[in-house]
Amino acid sequence: MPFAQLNTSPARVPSVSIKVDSPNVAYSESNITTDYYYDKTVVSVDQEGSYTAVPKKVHYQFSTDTKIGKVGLMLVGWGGNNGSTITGSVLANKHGITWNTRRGVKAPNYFGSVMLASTVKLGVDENDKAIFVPFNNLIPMVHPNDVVFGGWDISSLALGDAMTRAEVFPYDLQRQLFDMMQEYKPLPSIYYPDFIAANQGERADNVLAGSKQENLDQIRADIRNFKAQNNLDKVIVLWTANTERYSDIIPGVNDTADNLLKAISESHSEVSPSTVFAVASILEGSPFINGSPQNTLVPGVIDLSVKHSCFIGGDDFKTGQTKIKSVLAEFLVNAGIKPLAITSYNHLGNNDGYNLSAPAQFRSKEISKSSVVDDMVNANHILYKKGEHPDHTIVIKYVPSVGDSKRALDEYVSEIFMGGLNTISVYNTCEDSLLASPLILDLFIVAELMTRVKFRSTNDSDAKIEEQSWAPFQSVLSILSYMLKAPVVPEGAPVINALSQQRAAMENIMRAFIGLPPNNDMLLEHSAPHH
Ligand SMILES: NC(=O)c1ccc[n+]([C@@H]2O[C@H](COP(=O)([O-])OP(=O)(O)OC[C@H]3O[C@@H](n4cnc5c(N)ncnc54)[C@H](O)[C@@H]3O)[C@@H](O)[C@H]2O)c1
Ligand SMILES: O=P([O-])([O-])O[C@@H]1[C@@H](O)[C@H](O)[C@@H](O)[C@H](O)[C@@H]1O
Repeated sequence: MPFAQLNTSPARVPSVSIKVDSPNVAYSESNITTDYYYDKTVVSVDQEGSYTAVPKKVHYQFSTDTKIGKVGLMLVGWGGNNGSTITGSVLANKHGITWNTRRGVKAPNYFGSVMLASTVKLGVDENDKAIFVPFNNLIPMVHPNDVVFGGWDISSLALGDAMTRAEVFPYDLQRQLFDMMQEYKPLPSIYYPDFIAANQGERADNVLAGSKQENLDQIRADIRNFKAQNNLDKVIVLWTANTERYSDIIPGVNDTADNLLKAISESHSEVSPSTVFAVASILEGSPFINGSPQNTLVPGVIDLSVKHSCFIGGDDFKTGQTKIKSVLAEFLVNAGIKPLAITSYNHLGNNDGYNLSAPAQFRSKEISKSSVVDDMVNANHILYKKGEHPDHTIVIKYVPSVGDSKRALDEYVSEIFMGGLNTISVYNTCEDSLLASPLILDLFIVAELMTRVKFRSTNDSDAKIEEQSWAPFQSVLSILSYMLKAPVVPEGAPVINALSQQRAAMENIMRAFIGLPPNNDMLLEHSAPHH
């Protein structure tokens, strides 16, 4: 029986060119500059508890450099399941590598990436029919096929061997990728045993010696060398290494940038490898993103990122069980249904699960997985009294024989109309690394875009915006929230976990960069009579 003809999806989805025809949008050889009027509603409450809502417009100007340049992505934990999987996936896409399976010939794609495999409604045609375009066509964004990969791992395995160890890809794909992947060798990394499970010690044969200051200096040199050797215009560093235990926040140690730098110079025991990587990245002007749940971004890191105007983002890729939760909880609460108990259990058999089998590392994950319903619950004071929240239980077990194929079971018990109860059970099997890897791309793509955007604004209708100075976005990139379980946001900003709101924020901010109003779902052109 001949193999089924290849159902190739192109390794690179054809892109469309978008030009906004508006007096508020100016295109130059290298920039898109827009005048944007941001609508907000300011609400006040009087003594009698009456609300007054006042619509306001805030004038912004955005300027986006459309020249992307040559970009590098350095992964911490490069030899892990996610690191080896994303590297192999990009090589397969870039080289159009197909592979045979028992279900026919498969072609590479970027499914699971919002930027690369989802669309946005650009607008409507003359008949009011919606027009959808690829998300990453809204504004120039780096494409993973053009990215230079590098990184570090405490394990010395080259990426071909790491791919074999990960057991994520089917054999026929591994076979074709192996030699290319074997060319990639992770740089030696920082290993402080106290921060990850003791069971990870058996793979730690590629570690830096020396003091924490010497480690910091070495990682900084690695970033500089990688940038120079590959003739890069910018480098982004992303942590996809093991989950660490939480660091204690200690005044005088990691509460400010200066104290943190001093603590590193003194090799303070409470400074984690991931925090050293974050500091090194910031000092080299490279955005740093934390794909794991630990509190890498201690106050000293945030302070340093602000001082250096260098982007940071985190925490913890939002991939399967938690992503579904951020949809279901929003659906239930916004439907006026009251979740009483959310019980999330999963087991998995990869090295992540092995590391998480240790209590301190599990605790980091439990924290990031538990906070995801807080915004929705706190927003509905009809269902929940102040401080009231659903029982929320997280269980993670290590079962080696299932490997990367995580099994997640969730139960949502909710109070419904007239004292009724509703139970929703979800069973979700997923190849953990195939869910997480596309998110690494989205985090990287959006962070890179933000490095090319500056803005200025004026609240006061009399002030001239031209008199305001241009500035980059806040260094803590909350626009990355959609991809993260426990979004770190600028001081004073709300944490949003509801997936639809997170996606709308990303979409509408990028629409603002090209001078388009936010998308809404009013469809007035279909419900209000035409004149
Ligand atoms: N679905 C997912 O896979 C998913 C979802 C959310 C979060 N995460 C998080 O992403 C991270 C990676 O997941 P994974 O499945 O690839 O795990 P993994 O264990 O396969 O890979 C982690 C890699 O990091 C390396 N490492 C550990 N400490 C290091 C250090 N200090 N410097 C450099 N390398 C170091 C390990 O040797 C290993 O190769 C974990 O923290 C995990 O919790 C994964
Ligand atoms: O994203 P999600 O599926 O809710 O959470 C997952 C956990 O359930 C899993 O145990 C862990 O190994 C992964 O790193 C990931 O964090």
